[in-house]
Amino acid sequence: DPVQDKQALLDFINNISYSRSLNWTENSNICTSWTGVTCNNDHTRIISLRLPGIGLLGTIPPNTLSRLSAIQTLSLRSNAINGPFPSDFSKLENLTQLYLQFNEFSGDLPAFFSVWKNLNVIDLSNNGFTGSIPTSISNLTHLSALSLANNLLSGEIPDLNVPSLEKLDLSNNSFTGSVPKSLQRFPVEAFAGNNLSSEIAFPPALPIQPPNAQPTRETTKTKLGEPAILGIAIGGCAFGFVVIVVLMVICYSPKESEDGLPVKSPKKKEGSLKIKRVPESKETKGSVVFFEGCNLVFDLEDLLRASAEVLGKGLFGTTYKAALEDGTTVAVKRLKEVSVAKREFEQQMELIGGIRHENVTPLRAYYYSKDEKLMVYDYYEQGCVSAMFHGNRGEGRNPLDWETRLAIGAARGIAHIHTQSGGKLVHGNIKAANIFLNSQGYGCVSEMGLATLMSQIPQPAMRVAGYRATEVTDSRKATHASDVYSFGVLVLELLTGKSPIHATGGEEVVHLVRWVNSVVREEWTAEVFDVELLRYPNIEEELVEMLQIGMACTVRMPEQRPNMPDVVKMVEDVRRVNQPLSQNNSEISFSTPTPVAAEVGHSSAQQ
Ligand SMILES: Nc1ncnc2c1ncn2[C@@H]1O[C@H](COP(=O)(O)OP(=O)(O)OP(=O)(O)O)[C@@H](O)[C@H]1O
Repeated sequence: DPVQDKQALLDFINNISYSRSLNWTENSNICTSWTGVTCNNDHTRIISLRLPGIGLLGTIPPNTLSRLSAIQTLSLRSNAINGPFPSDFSKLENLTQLYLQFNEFSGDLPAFFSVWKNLNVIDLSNNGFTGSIPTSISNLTHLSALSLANNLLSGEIPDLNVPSLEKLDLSNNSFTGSVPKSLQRFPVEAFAGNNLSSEIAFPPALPIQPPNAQPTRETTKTKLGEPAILGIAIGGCAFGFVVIVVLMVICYSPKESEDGLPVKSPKKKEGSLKIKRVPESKETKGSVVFFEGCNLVFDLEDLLRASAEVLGKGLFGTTYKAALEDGTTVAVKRLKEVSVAKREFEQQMELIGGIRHENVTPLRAYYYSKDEKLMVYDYYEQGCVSAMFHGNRGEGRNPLDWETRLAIGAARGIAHIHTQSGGKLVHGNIKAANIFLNSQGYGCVSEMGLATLMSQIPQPAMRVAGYRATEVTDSRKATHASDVYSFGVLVLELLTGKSPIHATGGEEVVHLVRWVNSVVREEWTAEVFDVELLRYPNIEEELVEMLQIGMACTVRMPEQRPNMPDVVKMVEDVRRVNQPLSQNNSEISFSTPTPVAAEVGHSSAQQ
């Protein structure tokens, strides 16, 4: 451990208040376990500290962070730090990136910029800095991005001759005079919202926008409605009296040319997120809320800068894969049609986010504003079980092992969910697309408890509708018993290799549960199994046991279905009894009907 750096951080954190819990304990290893801290390769110094959005409040205690003399990246974004710019930061001579935006700093900008010879990115936007821009910024020969937007800066903009500068944002201050020649290569938006003279010789091709022109909410809505746009809209967070609060709307549109991106990311990639800022009112104000145990360090700015990819659209919204700049990838679900009030939404998020179980996908953070509701999950590289299902076939796999572990995990996860909120929490949307595999290959259920937040839920696609118990006519009224039914359908899907509702060659629509029951009733049980599974020896008993579980869970009468803890025991027993599995690939034959029809006859009769 870098002992002195560790002490500097402890002195810092013990002398400032903060609201989000941090795992910084004296006995733990600072380089491997402290949130937001990165050390150099030999763990002798801290080179990066990132504490965005952890609710830091007050002034930075002097002689604390300034002792981290090897630090290169310092991010204290989106907190509520106030007071003047810390003068002792002049000792941080190795700084390359400084992010202090969305705080409540006030007073003059430091005059000592020249000490940071390697400084590449400065973002001091959205604070309350006053005074003028120090000319020492001109000495920063590596500077590529500078944002001082949304402050109270005034005076003339100095002729900053910094050829390396690629991104500049000085908008929404009180600068006067004209834009100096050296900066006229930047778009007009970089200077919008100031009192600058209008005789600026911007290249004629640039769209001239009147100062203070901000997109209206109507504009935003129209844009989001356009088919070309794939976007996440995120409201900005800010604290304190400096009323420079933004709602950030991220849009991706290849045709769009406006870009509110303040700094960093000088190179635009296809598919990267673009940010639009619109003034935020009390109503639209929102902030990212993180849950305990979240070791991810990101804030809105990170999300906004992330390159995003649409993973798919579901009943409750669209899910994006967002690659953050620090290499972390998260899945961001943008909810639509949320009808409940903020308080109720937050309560449900707190309930869901508080669940920590190895078979339940953890909700890492959420965001609520009037216009946008987002949920942030870990990203599963392998995709959901539904996507994996076909990829997992063929030679060389352990027959049924995959299916069984998946089912055991999913059952345990659902059973755990059913114990939450005094036994009132229901998953409500069990299906293969909402199940992932955890690191041990066991099922992990995701996206619980969303239906109750929605004003209306569109009819599920036919394929998905087959998971829904017949007694559930409104998805918002799902029950423990209907979760059991959906789980049963999942089991049948795994065993048969068929979708819950599918069309046959003759385009006849087949309901999986009914089909399985009819085949079993006709004593052709072997016919239901996926031919892929039938290639393996010695698993028929296990297959049949699993089939019985699937059928028991999907009986028509909800009160006759087993409860989830019982289902867990049943699925676990299948594996226990039949261990170990043979890896032999010889053919097996079900030439005669198995006794399963008699054993499960009771269930099938009800379908
Ligand atoms: N955390 C995640 N990691 C990786 N892929 C994910 C993650 N969350 C969702 N996906 C995938 O993104 C796609 C879209 O997911 P989404 O949840 O929006 O829709 P859905 O699951 O099909 O429907 P619903 O809204 O009813 O849950 C699905 O293929 C899903 O498996």
